[in-house]
Amino acid sequence: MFTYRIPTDLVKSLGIGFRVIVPFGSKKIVTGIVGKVHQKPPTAYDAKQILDQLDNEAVVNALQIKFWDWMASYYCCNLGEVMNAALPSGLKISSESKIQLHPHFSLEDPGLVLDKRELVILEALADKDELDMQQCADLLGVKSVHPIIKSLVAKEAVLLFEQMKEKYSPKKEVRIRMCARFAKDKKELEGLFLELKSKPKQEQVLLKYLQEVPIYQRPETNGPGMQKAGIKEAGLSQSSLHTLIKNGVFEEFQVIISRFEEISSSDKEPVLTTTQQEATREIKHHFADKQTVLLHGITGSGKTEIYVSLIQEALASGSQVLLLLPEIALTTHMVSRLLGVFGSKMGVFHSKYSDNERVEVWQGVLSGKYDFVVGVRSSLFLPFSSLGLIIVDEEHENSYKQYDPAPRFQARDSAIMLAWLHQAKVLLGSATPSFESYQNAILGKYGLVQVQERYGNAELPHYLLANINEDRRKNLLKLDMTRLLRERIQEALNRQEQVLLFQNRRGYSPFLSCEECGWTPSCERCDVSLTYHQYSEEVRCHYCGFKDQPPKVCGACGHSKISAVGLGTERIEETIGLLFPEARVARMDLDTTRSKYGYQRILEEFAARNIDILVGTQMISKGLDFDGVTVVGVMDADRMLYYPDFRSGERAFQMITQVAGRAGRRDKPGTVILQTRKPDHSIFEYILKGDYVGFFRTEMQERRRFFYPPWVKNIRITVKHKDRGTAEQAARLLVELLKDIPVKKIVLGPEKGLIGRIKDLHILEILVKLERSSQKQAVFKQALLEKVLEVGFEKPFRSVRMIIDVDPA
Ligand SMILES: Nc1ncnc2c1ncn2[C@@H]1O[C@H](COP(=O)(O)OP(=O)(O)OP(=O)(O)O)[C@@H](O)[C@H]1O
Ligand SMILES: [Zn+2]
Repeated sequence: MFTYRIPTDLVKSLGIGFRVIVPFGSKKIVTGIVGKVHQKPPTAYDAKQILDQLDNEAVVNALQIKFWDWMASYYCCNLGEVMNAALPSGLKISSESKIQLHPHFSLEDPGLVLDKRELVILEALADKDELDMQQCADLLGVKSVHPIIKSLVAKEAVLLFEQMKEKYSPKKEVRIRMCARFAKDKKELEGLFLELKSKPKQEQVLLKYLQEVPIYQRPETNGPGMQKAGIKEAGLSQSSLHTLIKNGVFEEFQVIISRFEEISSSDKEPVLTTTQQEATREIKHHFADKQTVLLHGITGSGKTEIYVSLIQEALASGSQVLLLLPEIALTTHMVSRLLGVFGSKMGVFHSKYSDNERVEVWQGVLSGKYDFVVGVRSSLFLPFSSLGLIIVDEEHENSYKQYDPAPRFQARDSAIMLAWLHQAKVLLGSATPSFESYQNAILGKYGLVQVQERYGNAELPHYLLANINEDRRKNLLKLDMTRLLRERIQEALNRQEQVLLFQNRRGYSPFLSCEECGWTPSCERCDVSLTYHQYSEEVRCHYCGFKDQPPKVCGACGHSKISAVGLGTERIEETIGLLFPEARVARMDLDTTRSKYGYQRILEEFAARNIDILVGTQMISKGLDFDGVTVVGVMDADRMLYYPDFRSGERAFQMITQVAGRAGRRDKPGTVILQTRKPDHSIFEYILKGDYVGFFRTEMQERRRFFYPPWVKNIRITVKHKDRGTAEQAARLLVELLKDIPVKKIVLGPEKGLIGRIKDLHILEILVKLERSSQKQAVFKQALLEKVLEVGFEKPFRSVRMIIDVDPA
């Protein structure tokens, strides 16, 4: 947060939430938001002047600023970082900005008044496509171009963007309308009909047009006309249409349409089952005296329908609604179901959207076009003014936590804060709630509503354990598949049902290893072994993106037999091809879904039954709802259990239950085969019985004993430096300073991070455990920030990075 002087000419017009352009550093200009107007000059520096104001109204409302403030202080970051995450860059002008012509812009627009300099820019844009700030300055021979750019933006003549991917490429639609000669004169039109008597195909086109566009009753409808494709869709002759266009009856034109298709809501009102009705009633009952309710509904219980009815009710009462979904769930059937009900009233805020698409949703919320938004965690930052309900679906998902960059916020927790600011309600939904939320429910902080029944009498799948070691001993293991799993897959294929195979590791195999000495190729910049990707014939570092050709000989002993060890999705896909040559196999992981619609395409193919077996990472564990899946195989259930993290049990339970929940969602029962080397592990008892509560209780006892969340609050401080010794010294100094803070706590570390080095930076971690009192936490965080600064001031530690992560995932 920085203080600037308000120039006298802006004193009257400027207010909180307005965007301003300010100098920053020696040469840069950036966009800022007015957070506070006060009289206190800063002591550490001379306040510079605000250069200009960008809007005549606030783009950010007071509630948003309060929310940002809370986020900055809770997650120990600065307000600027929150603002950067919150504002789409299309709303910011900085020295890095570029401009392009606004797609709606036309020089012929009679209402447009342009000055000379503006014209220069627009003409340059007509043949250059884009200009950066420096180019604009050169063209005009002036130093500061922002007033001109600002005016052009205000006149909707240009658009701002920062990176190529954000450049706005408008979606166009071809339409037709009747030429004025016929549209304005009934006589001419009657004449036309007579003429077309002998040309029935053309006549049909004309009739279709008049049916769609009733120009007799409402002449104004001819302006927008109809979609050209509508003629073809009606089964009418394209060539007749073209003849009519050639003969001057119709004209063709293009319009820019919103990139969010105008989907009209079908009138599919949810008809809740008795169980769902009961759950809805209970939720509302709890809302009477609790802000937050946890809906614990098993997989396939129809949580979506419950959401729909609550959303409708909230919207009807005039408030705004936000539904948060984990990243990947945004393209599933759930969104299409919601679009079916809410149509174009609903905004979708996708993380793969370009910045300009985000601006469109932002503006839609401001203008009241979207009272209801479905979106990923960053949709919390949209300019809502009167939220009544926030729903967090799959609330246990750890992708709700942002790792990098700051603000490192947990969207579920932040949603609860946002709702509190709006005096809104929060519904958390999950089949496998996070322990945090479940504990809050048990303690009575949240209302708790359970749905234990699948929709439509579908049953929960049946689990079977397949013992990998035993099969190996008996020589029954084929290419990492137990006999049980192979048989069940074969049976499903015979019945023409579908199979999901889950392995939470992409690539071909985790690593290559020398058969002689055990050497494995590792990343030069990170302390991790490289993952082998067979398809692209390379080894890759999943931490820094480093790629290389697979080594031909061992880097240690020179031996030339190097083999792939372990299982990745790519290798499983290959195995399936060998074992079930007749089956149609596809793979869904980060590597096959990088493109914007990659994920959706695979799901569509799967839904259309063009895929028999889908192999995938956790991407296949969420929200998928297909009738054909009767067998789910978990290739290596142990892998998740032995991850060195106190949450590994909770995660494994969630992941297995969720992926299992994709099976048997209709009339055909489902089977889940868990391949394991440790069939006696206690977690399987709970999973097999679907006993979430039992598992929760045992795990929570353990966590209490070892002071783990949710009994305590964790803050992790990561210290990074390219020199290991420097990182260590800085971390040790910080630990000493932290011990002085007069708040009860446990400080652990510094310890080498789980991965000791990433991108040439050595990583040390300090873990602080605090009591759950929010007041004490606030005191500690304040002091922590000061101590971090203190360490950073020490000369040898100037270039040490210290990253604070509150409630790390
Ligand atoms: N009242 C209802 N009327 C018609 N169909 C319903 C109803 N309730 C649920 N369904 C259908 O049952 C299926 C499961 O519902 P849904 O996907 O909402 O479950 P869920 O609780 O979100 O499950 P999961 O946690 O596994 O994602 C969907 O195909 C849904 O359309
Ligand atoms: Zn690396």
